[in-house]
Amino acid sequence: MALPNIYIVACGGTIAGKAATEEDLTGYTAGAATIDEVLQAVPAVHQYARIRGEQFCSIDSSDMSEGLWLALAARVQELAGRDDVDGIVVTHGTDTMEETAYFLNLAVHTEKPVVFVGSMRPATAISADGPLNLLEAVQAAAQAETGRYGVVIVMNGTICSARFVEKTDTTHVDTFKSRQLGYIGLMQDGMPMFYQAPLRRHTYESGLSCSGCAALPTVVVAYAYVGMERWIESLVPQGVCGLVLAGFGHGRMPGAVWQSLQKAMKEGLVVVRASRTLGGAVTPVAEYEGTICADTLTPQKAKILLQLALLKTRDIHEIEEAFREY
Ligand SMILES: NC(=O)C[C@H](N)C(=O)O
Repeated sequence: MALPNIYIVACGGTIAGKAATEEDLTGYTAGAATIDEVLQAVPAVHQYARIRGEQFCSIDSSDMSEGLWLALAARVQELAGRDDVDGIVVTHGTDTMEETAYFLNLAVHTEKPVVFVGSMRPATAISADGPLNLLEAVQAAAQAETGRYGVVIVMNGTICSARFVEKTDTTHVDTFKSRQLGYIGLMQDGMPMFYQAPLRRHTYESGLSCSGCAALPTVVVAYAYVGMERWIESLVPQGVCGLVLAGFGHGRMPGAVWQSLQKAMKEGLVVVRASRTLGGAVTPVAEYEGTICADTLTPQKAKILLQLALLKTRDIHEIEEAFREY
């Protein structure tokens, strides 16, 4: 049987990182190796797929930008539409991987597998985790079934939905977790094994799009802390369409901040209440009428959903609906 065609879109990150010595696990340059160099360490990939690819960018993922997201979404959409592409693997730094993966989960419309992968140790490290992660990402992308679950991250033997995944550790390899709702599957003996499916809309069922968009609407994230009201003036800078509050507990904030946000909401600011806690949902309460609830989305993902929703509508009820659906 012919091998599936897997296309790698390489974005840099630690999986392409180089350090001076093999013991150096943190002082390295991310994105220093090309995807061809990275692939040389994983000859086994060619047993599972016909591999082609491109160097989309070579960055530490802390330099990922909204402009690159728009270009990446367009490129992945175009690749997904090709008959000679069965699945797509995106190599990416881990620091912002969950954001880029969620952005594509909403903005790329395809039933083909889109798998994100990176590593926590640079390519030059002793026991580098990149080669096995990349092999497993290709193995997952080679199975058409993977596309049913939307954009996924395959790392450290686990498969996480872009909607529910978070980076949970600064340096250790066991960093990507879906703490609240669980992994959707595991990689075992070269095959993805799936146990649950995300029910929130994604990829082929997404009604959101960034096609033809030159820039995303400006949305900021404000982190709640004791004393944040001292910076109220700078909380709502000019030209901001939306604000996501990483609130206390169930999406709360100091009274003075709420008063100032209410004024800004009257002038058109859309406010989403998320939480700085590490679990649970933010749901509607009468006290914060007029705000939108992030549900279980982290503040950084709520920002992405708000940006894509704002491209489609300014109607607060439609935006609320999006937060229930995605
Ligand atoms: N492990 C990593 O990939 C971290 C790196 N700073 C990046 O996000 O590009």
